[in-house]
Amino acid sequence: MTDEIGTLGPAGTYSHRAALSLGDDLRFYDGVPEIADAVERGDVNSGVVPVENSIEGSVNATLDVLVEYDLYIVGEVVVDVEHALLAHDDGFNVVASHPQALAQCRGYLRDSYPDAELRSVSSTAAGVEEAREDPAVAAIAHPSLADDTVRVIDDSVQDADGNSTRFVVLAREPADGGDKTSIVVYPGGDRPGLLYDILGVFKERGVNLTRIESRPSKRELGDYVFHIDFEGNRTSGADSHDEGGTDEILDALDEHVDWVEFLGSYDRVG
Ligand SMILES: O=C(O)C(=O)Cc1ccccc1
Repeated sequence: MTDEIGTLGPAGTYSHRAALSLGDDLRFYDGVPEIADAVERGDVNSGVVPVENSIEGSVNATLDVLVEYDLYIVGEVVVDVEHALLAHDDGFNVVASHPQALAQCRGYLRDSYPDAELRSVSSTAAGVEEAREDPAVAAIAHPSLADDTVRVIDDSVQDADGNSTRFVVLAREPADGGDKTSIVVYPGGDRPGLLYDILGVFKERGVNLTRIESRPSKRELGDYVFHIDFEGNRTSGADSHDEGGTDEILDALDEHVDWVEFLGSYDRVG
């Protein structure tokens, strides 16, 4: 069985930097669904994908993969993200990067390069490859990608200090446990007090939520799934069905919603 870790390529992406805290046997893919496919097929043992950023919020492609694939979160990695603007020189009129990176630098780009065309590409490092080939293109990426061809035109160009991204590690089987649990709930309709009932399950047990995010269910407008992260795991309490254990929380949520999907209990790695 392979020990390889799949992540977003080419070499030098922030996802690559996150994956290096797990190992250095890496395989690169062009996008989050491609990484999930590779994990599901068994081409790689695990996959590292970005899930949320402190400036720009959720990475929707990852939230969707968490619902659509039969995979588990087995770890998380938080990486500081400090972007540089890289180009041959200042004679560029296009800025290419991953859409999350362009969004994290939106204010800077509007103020400093209002006429530049913004081009979304599959990753920050893919943007640097374009910038290397074409002097009309600049990239937003980690400054370590500068070389003899593209230099750092400007550094720390993100719109807020303390920019960081949380990555999750995906695998075919759940981890043994960990301090945080992620689930997805699908209410299957709306009614007064629905969210109150869902949140009440956590409040009644004194369980701290660390995140709640809605995504369209893709069934119809106004129909949502909720991604919920909370402190605790399957073995909180003396056994998993003790008050506050994850299984007991999932059972209690089941009373209020159409379905609940357990995504994993895991620790921070790296
Ligand atoms: O394109 C990359 O380098 C990625 O890994 C995705 C990303 C983009 C911007 C911030 C964090 C992760």
